[in-house]
Amino acid sequence: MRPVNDVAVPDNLADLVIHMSGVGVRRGGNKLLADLDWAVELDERWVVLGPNGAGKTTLLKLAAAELHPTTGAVHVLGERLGRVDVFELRTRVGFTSAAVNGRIPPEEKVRDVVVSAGYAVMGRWRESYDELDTERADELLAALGIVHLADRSYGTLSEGERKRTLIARALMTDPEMLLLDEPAAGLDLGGREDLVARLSELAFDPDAPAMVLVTHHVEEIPPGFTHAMLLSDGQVVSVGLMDDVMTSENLSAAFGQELLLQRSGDRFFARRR
Ligand SMILES: Nc1ncnc2c1ncn2[C@@H]1O[C@H](COP(=O)(O)OP(=O)(O)OP(=O)(O)O)[C@@H](O)[C@H]1O
Repeated sequence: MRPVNDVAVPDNLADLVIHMSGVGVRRGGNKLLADLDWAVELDERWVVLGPNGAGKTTLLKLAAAELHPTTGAVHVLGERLGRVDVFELRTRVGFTSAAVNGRIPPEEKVRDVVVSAGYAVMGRWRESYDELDTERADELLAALGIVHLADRSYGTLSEGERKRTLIARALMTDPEMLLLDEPAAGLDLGGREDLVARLSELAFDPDAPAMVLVTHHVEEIPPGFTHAMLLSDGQVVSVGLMDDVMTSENLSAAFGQELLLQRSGDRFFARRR
């Protein structure tokens, strides 16, 4: 097997939460991803950054076992896609996206949105939940700063509150990997800053699962994230440790224009030169 991220691949793929080798995805004559290599370890927190249409969501869907590659091999949590029951595998992955948001009934209570994740995973539905489950849901809602909304219906929440509810839901099943597709999209400045701070706390928590966050904006990279992949037009522009990848040169190459990347403390900012 060939090396990925310049790191020799361990013999035991179970040590890696994601491993992709020579991966390509084609749809209707379009190359959504081409010849992509990637390895994510248990304790890593990754940002996948790139312009619209770069292939970020496609990459995340592979990692969520929601899509199969056209070429190459994808291992998720040590299991090879195509040779594993994806329904079983998906129960081990926490995933938030606009699509998940669209599947939540607006009248559902916030606490139930979180608790029901566990029941959906176990393939059963109950009108009332175990006390332990509701305690756990409230703990997660508290960690995300929205436990006061537990009895509200989901449809009445602001965009930022919904995003945080979905992150709590994704964490409810104690996933081995957390995938976040543009969690800050549509948030105002305060909402974004609050979400970045919460994700940063999660990133620094040694008990938190491996994380992959997809975004268009360097300002949304939470402190504590360790690695980055820059994607453009279905191809990797740069991949590896955050500090090596996040340069003006790499960012300019990914977005196809001259950009200046700046740091202020532990945050990134970018603008056109
Ligand atoms: N089923 C499909 N058939 C053909 N083309 C597709 C299909 N699904 C996605 N694409 C195209 O593949 C490219 C990558 O899509 P993807 O959603 O992965 O990009 P993205 O980086 O997440 O974009 P955005 O930032 O705009 O959400 C886009 O140009 C998209 O139009």
